[in-house]
Amino acid sequence: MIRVENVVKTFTVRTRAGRFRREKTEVRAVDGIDFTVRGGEVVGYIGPNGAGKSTTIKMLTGILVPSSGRLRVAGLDPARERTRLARRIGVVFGQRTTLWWDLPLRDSYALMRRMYRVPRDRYRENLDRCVELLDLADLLDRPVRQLSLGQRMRGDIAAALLHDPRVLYLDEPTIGLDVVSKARVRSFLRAVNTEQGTTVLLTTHDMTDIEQLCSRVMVIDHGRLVHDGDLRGLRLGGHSERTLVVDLERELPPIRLEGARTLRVEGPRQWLAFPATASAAPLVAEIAARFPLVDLSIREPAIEDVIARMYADRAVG
Ligand SMILES: Nc1ncnc2c1ncn2[C@@H]1O[C@H](COP(=O)(O)OP(=O)(O)OP(=O)(O)O)[C@@H](O)[C@H]1O
Repeated sequence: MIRVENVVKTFTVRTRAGRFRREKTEVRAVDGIDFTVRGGEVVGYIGPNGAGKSTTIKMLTGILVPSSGRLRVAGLDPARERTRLARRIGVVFGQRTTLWWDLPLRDSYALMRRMYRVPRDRYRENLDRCVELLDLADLLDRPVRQLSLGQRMRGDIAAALLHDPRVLYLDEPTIGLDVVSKARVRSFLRAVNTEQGTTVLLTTHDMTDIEQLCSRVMVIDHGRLVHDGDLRGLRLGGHSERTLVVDLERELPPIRLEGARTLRVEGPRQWLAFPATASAAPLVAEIAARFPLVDLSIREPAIEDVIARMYADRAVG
């Protein structure tokens, strides 16, 4: 559904060099990326600020033309066939709205139906479904400017789906939403994906979005893809660690073991970190043999910590 081959996007920026002189410098926002997304996949596209995510999405919608490389989305070349592509994709930018500010939601949707030439029955069906699942019934007659952020976002997501797009790009779809609205948006997106087979590319800084929605995650940094795989792979990669939580019969000095480091001691409980790629079995066996063990559990690294560590490592490297 999406194919990106060795795509580069550079911007020329003018910077001040001395009092009167200006110099041209080149920013490589996207620096040679390759990936393929199959129909029906939900893929997270994450990276630190300025990594090149929005630039990629803009190229995939045809708003920006790549400096070099090849792109195909739903069988089309985005930049050359932008109008045709618009009927096959839906876009939600969490920070901006695609709705008309002064019009009631209902009228924005009617205008979109005409723009995308959606058959009346299909439109009715899609709208009814969105209204039900996104709880929009009481909002349809209110102008967009009167809606809260969460209400507006739900309205925007519905707008992006009325024309049955094959691909949905979501840029921070849950930013600024409360926990209940976030949960509603996520469960709606899951339903759209499973019932309609819509392919989703999701950009977010919210790792819970990624954990709850994405089977695969791509990480971009300084314009290059640095990870493409499942979340488990991301947890295992780099220097991430798992934690062994050990309950002893009584308070003891910190446990010292090869291949683990003690993070914390609190009364009879101790926390030991060990590499996520290593097996816990030998550590557990050694603790059980040498210490008065009462209970033990293993904690996976929080995905936020893995990502934070990954970004930090790359910034230093
Ligand atoms: N129109 C432009 N002109 C010049 N430089 C640009 C332009 N658009 C983006 N850039 C630069 O390209 C790089 C990538 O920007 P991009 O907006 O794609 O990042 P991002 O990953 O979406 O970041 P964020 O998480 O902050 O939204 C940044 O260094 C940015 O300053």
